[in-house]
Amino acid sequence: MRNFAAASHVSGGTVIEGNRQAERPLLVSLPGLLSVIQPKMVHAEAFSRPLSRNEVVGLIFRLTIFGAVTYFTIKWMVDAIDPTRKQKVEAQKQAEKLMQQIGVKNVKLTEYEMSIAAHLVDPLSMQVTWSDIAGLDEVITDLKDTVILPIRKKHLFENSRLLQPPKGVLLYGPPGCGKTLIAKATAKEAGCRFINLQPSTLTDKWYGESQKLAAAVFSLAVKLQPSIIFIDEIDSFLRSRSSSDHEATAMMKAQFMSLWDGLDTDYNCQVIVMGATNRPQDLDTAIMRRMPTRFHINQPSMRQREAILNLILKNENVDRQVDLVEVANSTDGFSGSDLKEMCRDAALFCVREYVSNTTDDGYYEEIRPIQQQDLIKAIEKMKKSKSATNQGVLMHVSLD
Ligand SMILES: Nc1ncnc2c1ncn2[C@@H]1O[C@H](COP(=O)(O)OP(=O)(O)OP(=O)(O)O)[C@@H](O)[C@H]1O
Repeated sequence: MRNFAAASHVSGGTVIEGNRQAERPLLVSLPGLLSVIQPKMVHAEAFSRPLSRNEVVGLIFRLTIFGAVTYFTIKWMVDAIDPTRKQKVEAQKQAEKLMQQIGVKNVKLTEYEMSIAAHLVDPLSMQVTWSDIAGLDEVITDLKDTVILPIRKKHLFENSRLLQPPKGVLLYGPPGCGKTLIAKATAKEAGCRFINLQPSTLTDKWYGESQKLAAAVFSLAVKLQPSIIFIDEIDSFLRSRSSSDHEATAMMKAQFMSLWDGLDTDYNCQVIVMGATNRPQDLDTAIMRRMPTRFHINQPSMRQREAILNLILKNENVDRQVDLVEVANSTDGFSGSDLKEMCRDAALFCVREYVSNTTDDGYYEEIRPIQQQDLIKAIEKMKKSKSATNQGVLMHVSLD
C-alpha cells in the first residue's frame, strides 16, 4: 500500500506531482488507472489508506469485466477479418446435423474435423447400389472380393496382414463412365462412411490451414471408420509435384501422403482413400504406389451400352417395338452419362409433343411411349453436340 502514496497518480488524465514531475519516471497506480477508466475526482488521501474489502472486491470485479470486454473485442475483430469465417460456421452447422443423422454420438470432433465432416455422406442415406450400375460386373466382383468382404467380414481377416482392405484404390477412365457411381456403391455396400473430399476444401485455405485440414481428413476418417475418403479428379489435387506449386500446397501434399502412409502402421484400420481420375498419366509415381488396387472403367462396349440402356429405360414408358440392340449399335463412343442424357432427350420429345398438341379443350389422356424414332433423333442430337465440344476442345488445344 505504501507504493500508492509514493507513486504518481492520474487524475482526470493529468499527472500530479508538483515541480518534480519532469525528473521522475511516470508511475501510474492502479486506482489512478481505474480513474481513467471511470473518471471522477479522487483525493490524494484516498490512496494513503489501505483498501477496504468492498473496494478490493469492486476492483477485481471491474478488472474482470475490463478483461472480458477486451478478450471478446479482440476475438470479434479476429473473427471479422477471417474471410473463411462464414464458411466455417456453415460447415459446422452442416456437420453437426450430419453427425446426428448418421448416429455418431460421443465422438468429439475438433474445429477442423467439423469442417471436413460437412462433406460426410451416410451409407444409409446413399441411394446408389450395385443394381444402379450396368455393364461393370467384373469390376464389381473384384471390388466385392478386395474391398467389401474384408470390411464386412472383418473377423475372418483379422490375423492376416495380406488380406486387409487396400489403403488406396484408384478408379480411372474417361469421364461419365461410372467411376463416382462405383465409389458410392462401394461405400454403401461396405457400410462405410463416405467423405466426399473436394480438393478445393484443402487448397483454398489460408496458409497453414490446409495442413491442419489435411490432418483432420485422416483423423476424422479414423474416428468414423470404416470409412472411404473419396477424391474425385485426384489428378488435380495430387498431380505430379512441380516447382510451380505454392509452398503451402507442396507442404500440404507432402503431409497428405505421410498421413496416408500412417494408415498402414495400424493394419486393422479400416480407412480407404479412393481416387478417381480421367488423367492417370498426370499422377506421380508416389501416388500410384499408394494406390496399388486399380480399376480401369473404360468407355462401354456395345454389350455394356445395351446393358446400360436397359437399366436407364427399365422404369420408363417405352414402346414394345424399340430395339435397344440397334440403339447400342449406333451409339459407339457414348459414355454411360451420354446414354442417360440421350434417353432423357428422347423422353422429352414425347413430353413436348404432348404439350404442343394440347388444345384449349384439355390435355390428352397420357404421354405417348418413347419410340425408336425418338431415340434415333436423340442420338443424332447427342452426336452433333459431342462433335461440337470435341471441336471446341481441339480449337482450345491448338490455341494453347
Ligand atoms: N455403368 C453405368 N451404369 C449406369 N449408369 C451409368 C454408368 N456409367 C455412367 N452412368 C450414368 O452416368 C452418370 C455419370 O456417371 P459418373 O459420375 O459415375 O461418371 P464418372 O466416371 O465419375 O465421371 P467424371 O469423371 O466426369 O466424374 C451416372 O450418374 C449415371 O447416371
